Amino acid sequence: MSKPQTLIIATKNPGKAREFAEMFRDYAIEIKTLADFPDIPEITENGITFEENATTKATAVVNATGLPAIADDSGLMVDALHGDPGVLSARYAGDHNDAANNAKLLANLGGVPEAKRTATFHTTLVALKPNGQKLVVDGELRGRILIAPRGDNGFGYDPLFWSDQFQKSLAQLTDAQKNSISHRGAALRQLMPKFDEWWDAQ
Ligand SMILES: O=P(O)(O)OP(=O)(O)OP(=O)(O)OC[C@H]1O[C@@H](n2cnc3c(O)ncnc32)[C@H](O)[C@@H]1O
Ligand SMILES: [Mg+2]
Repeated sequence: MSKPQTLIIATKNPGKAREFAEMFRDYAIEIKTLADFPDIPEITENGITFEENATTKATAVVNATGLPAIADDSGLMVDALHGDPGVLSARYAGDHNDAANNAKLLANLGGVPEAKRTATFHTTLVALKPNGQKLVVDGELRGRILIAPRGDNGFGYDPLFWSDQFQKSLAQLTDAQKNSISHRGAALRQLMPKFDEWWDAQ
């Protein structure tokens, strides 16, 4: 049996889409995203867990297209903020605006010393086929929140997230470097060994 010809990454976030494309580069799979399906209506992410939201996104896309899809729901959990912004990371400052979200995060961490600025990036991926078969995997990355942004790559909170391993912010890494340590990369590495069996199963 062959791999899927077309797999939809159920995201509107071009930064995520680029990271998925890099991870699937050596696979004989055509990768599409929601940008290729402008008629699919806005998907409401009102779940209280990452898995709920990822399932909502994957289900909406599979139902609309009849094609297999992978959805990513992810977020940043800051220890000093009791896990905020968490599942609400995209809309922390109201609407989906990276600069405003980062400004709010810095303000809420005002006065918190470096050693206490620890945080976790989390991703839950849901892979769903039209026949209902579903895979769920997670990935996480630990790091620290900087006191000012550094770097121009990536998206979201990347300029504020310090990697001890690279001694750089995630926004100072290439896509390949970020994927090698990131929550999304870790989740994809969990997914890949199960991927062929998931596709081939009837
Ligand atoms: O729902 P889709 O369309 O996939 O795109 P999104 O940007 O809305 O994504 P989420 O709903 O999963 O929200 C997660 C938010 O968490 C942040 N985030 C997630 N992964 C990140 C990463 O790798 N680097 C920086 N910020 C990230 C970023 O602000 C995202 O907007
Ligand atoms: Mg979203």
